[in-house]
Amino acid sequence: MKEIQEIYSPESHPVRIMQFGEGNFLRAFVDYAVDVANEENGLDASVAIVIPIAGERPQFAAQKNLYTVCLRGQQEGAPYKENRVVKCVDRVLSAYADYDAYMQLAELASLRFVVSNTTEAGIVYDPACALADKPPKAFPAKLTQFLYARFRHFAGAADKGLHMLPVELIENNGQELKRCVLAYVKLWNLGADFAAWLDTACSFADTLVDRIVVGYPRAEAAAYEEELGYRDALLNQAEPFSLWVIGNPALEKELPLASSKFHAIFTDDVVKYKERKVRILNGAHTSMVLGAYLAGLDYVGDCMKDPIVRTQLDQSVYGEIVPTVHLPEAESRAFAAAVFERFENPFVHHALLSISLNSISKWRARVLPSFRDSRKHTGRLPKWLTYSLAALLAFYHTTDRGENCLIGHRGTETYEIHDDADKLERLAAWAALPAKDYVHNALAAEDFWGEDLTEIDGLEAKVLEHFERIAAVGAKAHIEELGKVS
Ligand SMILES: NC(=O)c1ccc[n+]([C@@H]2O[C@H](COP(=O)([O-])OP(=O)(O)OC[C@H]3O[C@@H](n4cnc5c(N)ncnc54)[C@H](O)[C@@H]3O)[C@@H](O)[C@H]2O)c1
Ligand SMILES: O=P(O)(O)OC[C@@H](O)[C@@H](O)[C@H](O)[C@H](O)CO
Repeated sequence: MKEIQEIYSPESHPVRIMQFGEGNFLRAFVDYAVDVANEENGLDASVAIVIPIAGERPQFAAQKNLYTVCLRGQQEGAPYKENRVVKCVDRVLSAYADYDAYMQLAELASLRFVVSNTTEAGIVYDPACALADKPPKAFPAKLTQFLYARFRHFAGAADKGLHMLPVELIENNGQELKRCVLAYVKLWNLGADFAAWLDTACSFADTLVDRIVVGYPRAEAAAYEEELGYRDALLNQAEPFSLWVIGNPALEKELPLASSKFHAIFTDDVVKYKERKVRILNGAHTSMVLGAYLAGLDYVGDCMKDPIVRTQLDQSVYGEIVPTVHLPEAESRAFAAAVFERFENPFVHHALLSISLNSISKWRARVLPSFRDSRKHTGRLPKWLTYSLAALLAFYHTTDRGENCLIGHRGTETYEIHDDADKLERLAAWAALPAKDYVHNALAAEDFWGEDLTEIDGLEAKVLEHFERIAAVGAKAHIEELGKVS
């Protein structure tokens, strides 16, 4: 069988976008959108990808930076299938191994946009980073160093500023990135002229992204290759649904991304889209998957078909999450129904274990705000969101350490638990204590949740009750019995 690069060739466009992150999501979302916009809207842009972390590098060069995005699912009530060879990636550089070549991108006159997806861990201020580092460790420090090099190279020209479009799923991602960049300007004494250039020639937009991307379809790879007629080690599977909300309407003309295949909205009001999506879609994932995994399920699609877990999902999303979203209830309910349809997509197998990654910060960002608002509105602890915290603690409950992870147990099987190393270390130590101390210590850890959860009236006792019930009867039986309690 032929290789993808023997059949297709990259397109040639000016490099207008630098992208921090080579991961599945950006490649099936941003690069896909750029590729379509080149075709449909005459965008005429290619992307230089920068790998932001040290370590292994996927084999982009061997494939001439070509890869296939396979979209499978329903769209407007009908089955949808698309195989698109993305041809707009011009080069892939490591910020570490190719430092000089990467920094030379700062001198490219055509460059206009910086996209980033460095996970929730990426947008942080680390004062240990220095301007002379090659490169500094933290992403905002890398970006500041890069922008400063550009500012100097073009002598502060107003038309050589860059527009930052971070897609990390944290609140106010653009403003948070700018805050970190300005902190480095101060730390490194980069001067008032540079700070003014960042303010006037550059921009930092808050953005929200939405598309379920599962990456390389390992189990079905052979069938895909058979269908495509070539081999592609970077094959990337995702759903057809797409939404990129960009909080700077002024950029729409220069970045015409909305197309027949990709949904982009430029607006001043990202917040309403973000709250709806993060609370309902991501909140449903995070509050469901850990308990569902312990209940013996492996994929989101399995949860949708399982009447017991499905009852949880229906009751928690419509009863506890939707009423907290600051939109007309009918609108939020319609969004939730659409999300359920996406979860039911039989072609995209979204593994619960992949969603479980970093669940502590996810529960804090994606579930706790709904928990808090639901409690405020109803005056009581929301049944399922409270249970979901116990399910999280049950999923993380182990004293076994693996390589950069903990090892959990599901019956006779084992699974890997990935989260911040220091959080895992403390949880493993607490797991050796009686259940009430494990639960107490975890809830009291302010750095996990941003507050001491033991101070919430009745929460600790209720979480302990769920936790002990999961241990006694199993997650499945407990979810079933909870479904019957009003
Ligand atoms: N997969 C999806 O459906 C989806 C949808 C919307 C948003 N996202 C977001 O995208 C992120 C990545 O998902 P993915 O599916 O591309 O995963 P992936 O494993 O394919 O890629 C991870 C990416 O994050 C970068 N990265 C990891 N740790 C980093 C760090 N400490 N600092 C800087 N960069 C770091 C890697 O270089 C890589 O580009 C997730 O955290 C998620 O918030 C994913
Ligand atoms: O990608 P993560 O690990 O941040 O979260 C897992 C899922 O909730 C997430 O990928 C959603 O599928 C995505 O946010 C949909 O747009």
